[in-house]
Amino acid sequence: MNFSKEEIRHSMLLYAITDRTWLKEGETLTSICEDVLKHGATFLQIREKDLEPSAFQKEALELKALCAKYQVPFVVNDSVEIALAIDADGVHVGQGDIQGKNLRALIGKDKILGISAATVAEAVAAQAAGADYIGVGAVFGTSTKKNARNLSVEKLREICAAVTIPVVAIGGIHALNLRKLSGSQVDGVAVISAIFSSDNPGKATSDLLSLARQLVQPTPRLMRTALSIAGSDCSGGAGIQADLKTMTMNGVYAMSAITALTAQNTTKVEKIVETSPDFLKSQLDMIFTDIFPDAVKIGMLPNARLIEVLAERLRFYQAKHIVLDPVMVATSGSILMETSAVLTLKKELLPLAELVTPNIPEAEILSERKITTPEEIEAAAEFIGKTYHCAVLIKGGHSVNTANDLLWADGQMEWFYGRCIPNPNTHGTGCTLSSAIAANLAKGYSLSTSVQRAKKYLSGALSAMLDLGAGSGPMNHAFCLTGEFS
Ligand SMILES: Cc1ncc(COP(=O)(O)OP(=O)(O)O)c(N)n1
Ligand SMILES: Cc1ncsc1CCOP(=O)(O)O
Ligand SMILES: [Mg+2]
Repeated sequence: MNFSKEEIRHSMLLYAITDRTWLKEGETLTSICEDVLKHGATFLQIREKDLEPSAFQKEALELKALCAKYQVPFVVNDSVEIALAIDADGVHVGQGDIQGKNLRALIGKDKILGISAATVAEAVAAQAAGADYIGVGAVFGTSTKKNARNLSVEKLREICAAVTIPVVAIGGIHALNLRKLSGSQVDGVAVISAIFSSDNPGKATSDLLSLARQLVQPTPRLMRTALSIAGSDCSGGAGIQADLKTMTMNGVYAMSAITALTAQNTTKVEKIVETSPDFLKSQLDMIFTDIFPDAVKIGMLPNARLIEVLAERLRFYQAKHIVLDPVMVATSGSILMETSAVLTLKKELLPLAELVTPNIPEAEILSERKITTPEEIEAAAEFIGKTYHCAVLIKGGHSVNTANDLLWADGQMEWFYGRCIPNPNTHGTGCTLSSAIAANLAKGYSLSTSVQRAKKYLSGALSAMLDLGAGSGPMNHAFCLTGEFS
């Protein structure tokens, strides 16, 4: 797998390093690592000091497949040969391993290169040598690595300030001392014994992950912002409410401009009160003249007057990263947009969008054709993209295919294959996906990566199997929050 620089930085958050010496009778490294990845580890390194090369390589191959399943980067410690032989995502090496070698040239530009550093000079040299990140430690006393060099949290802070590549702290880090790293500006923590020596590696992982999240908070200056322009769903599963939850969980500051109030629940939409065009304009003016959004998600737009005002304001403010979810019909079958408004939507809004995210019925309306096969999905996406000069994500989940989505952007097609999650509670999935894409665009990810990350978030929210209401219920947007604060 290829990871962008931004993804590598985020993947530092909870970096797990294997240690087979803690395995108990009957346990395998692969099964423990699966538990660790399931509970949210964001990076995995295989570290084998005593295994002979063929067993090391075999184990590495298994862990590589596991990491691919969880879309988590996987690197091999020390052995460039094994990393290349199994086509791992990269390699992690220490100061002793890099002397006189051009590792970047050896592994190629696409592989992740991690280098250990314990001084500012080593860190700066590692960055110059093409490292994608540095591992800095030991920040606390550790019995896992004999003769580890110790450094203070103050030295760690100096190293973080001296380089622009991500920094992960390592050495003796566990749940009770992790907070001592606050203020150091690290991008994450790397741990061995705090996870692998635990009686419950999965729980240790989720506990460390929530502590790491508190440690590695984006500074206010770096907080990106996103705006949802959509209808209110009083039952909280779709519309503005789903969008705000999604954007917040995807790490951006969320704002809203409401186009309609709906009285609805999981079974039906009972009443709709449309916002006046003038009031929509005021909301947009208040937002754009104060906290300019880094991305905009557009959902329910009940009539042509609202679409015209919105298009005019978006042009006026030169809004960036516009993701348009062309909401026409609710999951329950209720009409959410006047038929006459579809023409205005096509003429005024589609050309402003960076991405439009129709489901199959909506794609049929936008492409003026029936869609019954994957080839017809591709043809419809190409038609919409070329006609309206925007990228198109046609979502599966309907009869034509399952959880597979097609992205058409700049003439290129990319299929995203999703796991089918047997959860009948799908209220708000479209709102959630488009908001997650907008949030990730706001954070600077590419369109393709934003779609991939948004699909991963949606899968997590669906997999939490929340079951509320008598109809098609909402998802658990906060599936990755423990609700524990200290
Ligand atoms: C993320 C990370 N940081 C540092 C190290 C230590 O690497 P090294 O100094 O080569 O020591 P060994 O792990 O090989 O004993 C690491 N492995 N990972
Ligand atoms: C590999 C390594 N490099 C510096 S300290 C260390 C050991 C980290 O292990 P633990 O998390 O168990 O202290
Ligand atoms: Mg090493």
